[in-house]
Amino acid sequence: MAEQREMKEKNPWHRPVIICITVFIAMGVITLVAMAVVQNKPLHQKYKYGIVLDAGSSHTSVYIYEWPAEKENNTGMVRQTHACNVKGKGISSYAWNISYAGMSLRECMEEAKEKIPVWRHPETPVYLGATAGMRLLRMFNAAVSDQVLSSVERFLQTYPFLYQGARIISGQEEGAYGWITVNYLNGNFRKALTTMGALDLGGASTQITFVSKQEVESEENSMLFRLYGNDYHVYTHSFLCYGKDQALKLALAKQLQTGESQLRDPCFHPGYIEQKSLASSPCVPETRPHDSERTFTHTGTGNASLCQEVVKRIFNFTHCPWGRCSFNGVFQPPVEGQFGAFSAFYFVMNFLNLTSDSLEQSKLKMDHYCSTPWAEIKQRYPSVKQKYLAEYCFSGTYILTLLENGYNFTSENWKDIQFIKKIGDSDAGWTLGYMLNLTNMIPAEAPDEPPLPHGGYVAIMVLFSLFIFILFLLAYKLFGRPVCNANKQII
Ligand SMILES: Nc1ncnc2c1ncn2[C@@H]1O[C@H](COP(=O)(O)OP(=O)(O)O)[C@@H](O)[C@H]1O
Ligand SMILES: [Ca+2]
Repeated sequence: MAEQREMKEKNPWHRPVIICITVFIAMGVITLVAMAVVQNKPLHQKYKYGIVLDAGSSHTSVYIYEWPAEKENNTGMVRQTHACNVKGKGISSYAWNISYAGMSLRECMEEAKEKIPVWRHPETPVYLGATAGMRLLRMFNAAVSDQVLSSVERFLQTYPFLYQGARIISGQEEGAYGWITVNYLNGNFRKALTTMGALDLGGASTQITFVSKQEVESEENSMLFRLYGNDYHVYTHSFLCYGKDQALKLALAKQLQTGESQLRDPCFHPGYIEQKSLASSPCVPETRPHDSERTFTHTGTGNASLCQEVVKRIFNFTHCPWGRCSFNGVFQPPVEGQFGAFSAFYFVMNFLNLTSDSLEQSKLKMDHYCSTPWAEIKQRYPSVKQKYLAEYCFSGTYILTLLENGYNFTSENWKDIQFIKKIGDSDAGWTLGYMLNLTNMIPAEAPDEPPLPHGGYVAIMVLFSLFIFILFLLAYKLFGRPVCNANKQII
């Protein structure tokens, strides 16, 4: 017994003080590793900002984007933090009131000044891109469209941001940047996944953009992007005058061709009656000389199938100089894959509750909706803007016809169209893609990334430290006592 006690006292592992020291060392290792790892993380995320103004035909929106400063070239980092709708109409409507075009942006730009930290103002880029409304104005009167752009330019330059220009973007760019936006936000580039097509419906133009496995026969519809180490052969087309406001003008002009002053229109609700005039525009050229403002009485008859017949007449389906066409002699390969349909595609289909219906169900619902009396519609939706409300029957029918007869979607692939407004926090639209491109934020080649994300690295380090600590304990249990026993045998 006395020998045993002596042995225990000689073995240092049996001393409580040594056990305590071991435990403290192990805990110290764990704390040190954890602290070193946490300390390595950037102190706090510093954000950078960018502003893009979408000067559309119907109105202007100001978008603010932010991204972590040290992750500028990592794709998937940019997100929309704020959107502001400019009051009033689009900048092209200031053609005869030019000095106010810039001033109209004041409220939203003041908001941007408040939202972005002051110390970031001088390095925050501001871009203004104008779309189909300004394209039409330029066709109508190039000098006036230049003056409108100068007015907004002068105004934007009064702000402390880094002004990067105001220009009319091409239809091709509008389509391509919309496609970049939806695929960037869905993380498709980073993961080298198959991409999603983009369908954008505005007031004055509409865009279709998707990756096609088939050859794109016409050069003007073909674009090549190298993003994140992958090549994308993209088909894109923008139809000027086929946004929903200009398409309505085309449909009215077609029906007014007979020269009557009374128009009985199946695309408007029964009981709808308004005095209107149809001003000539580059989309609706004057059919008769000296007849620039045709006034007429517009009455609704509310019949969706007849409305579809009217809408079909604004497309030319017979002329096609290529292997295959969408309409108006424009080449289009067959649609393939998933599509995101945004902007007015979403507003209209969402209002009509058609975002998750089949093509057939949508047509049936449109029959019912269009034949509902105007008085009942107004009563049912008292808070909806009357201009939109009056036009949803036309707009819904136009969308179904454009997608089915124009782009050749079928009952089978209708489910591949997702009507979307936002992806995460960011609106689907061309603006984000535009900024990503101009700031070179999507690299052509994939940058090298650390093998582990930061969280995984911390977890592994802590687990390893724990593992070492447990090994210490085990070693004590296994080797502490056997040493005594061995000594006993020798004795
Ligand atoms: N809540 C809504 N309901 C229906 N249509 C809407 C709604 N909000 C916006 N719109 C329509 O969306 C379209 C937006 O087009 P816009 O971007 O201004 O033109 P473009 O892209 O052709 O230059 C317009 O036709 C506008 O009337
Ligand atoms: Ca638009």
